[in-house]
Amino acid sequence: MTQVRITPELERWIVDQAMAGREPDVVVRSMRDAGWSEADAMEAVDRVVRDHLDQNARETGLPPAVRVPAPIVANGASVLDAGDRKVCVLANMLLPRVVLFGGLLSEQECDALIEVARPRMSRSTTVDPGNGGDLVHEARTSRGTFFPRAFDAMFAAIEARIARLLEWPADHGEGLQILHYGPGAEYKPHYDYFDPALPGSEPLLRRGGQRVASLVMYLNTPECGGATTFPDVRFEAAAIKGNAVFFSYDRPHPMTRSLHGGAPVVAGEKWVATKWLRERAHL
Ligand SMILES: O=C(O)CCC(=O)C(=O)O
Ligand SMILES: [Fe+2]
Repeated sequence: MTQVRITPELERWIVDQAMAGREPDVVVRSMRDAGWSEADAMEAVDRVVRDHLDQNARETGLPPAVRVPAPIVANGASVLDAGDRKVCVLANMLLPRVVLFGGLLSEQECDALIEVARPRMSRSTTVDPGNGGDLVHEARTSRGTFFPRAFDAMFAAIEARIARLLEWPADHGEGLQILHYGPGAEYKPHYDYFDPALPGSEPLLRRGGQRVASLVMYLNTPECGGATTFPDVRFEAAAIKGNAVFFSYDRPHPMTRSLHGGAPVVAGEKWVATKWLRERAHL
């Protein structure tokens, strides 16, 4: 793609417009009125605003923002075509970026995932900050197991559905992790991204880059408790069989407000399947 030429004056003007809170499409319209083609104007606005934010991030010591899955559509369709299944959008939030999906998995898929996972469960671990290995930690009292991508035809179909729904390639993600929480078990609030400052993150980042989003799919409905909580905004997603909570984080930083946890199961049990999305192919 040839890059459009942007003069320093135009760059300043675009930044000023953005700082004044003008929506990008309004800025693009002004540029079109001044003789720009729509495509060139969009590219120019996108590039200038992105460069400006990156520059700001560097100056303040923030890691730069990256592209994340799931397009942001305000007041869009409530039912999305995910290929082999229609999925509902139940709630949509911008900061933190959270989308609650209804009916992502069928009842049969939920039951089958639990049965495949059941004989493979072991105590869940967290990432060892020193070397990136696994660590048993009191913050995480669930049991779990990891599956490779496309473990069987059902996994492959679910992964293809997620790729279509989130508009993110299926190989830009880890295999599914299935977790089981008994009564009282929880996963204390944490971030899913790898802390770039920790030496243990390096080997994990080399394979597929950062985690940029998480999709937690509920495989059963606990009798009481077990919601996924977002303490920064006091929001909780109820665990309902077949539904899922998606959240993204465009940089490994608390400003994404993506702090979240699995609240204690008060009565009954909780099963989830978590899909972590990566920046690049995770091979
Ligand atoms: O169980 C939940 O609700 C959250 C799970 C979670 O945070 C994770 O798997 O990283
Ligand atoms: Fe998490």
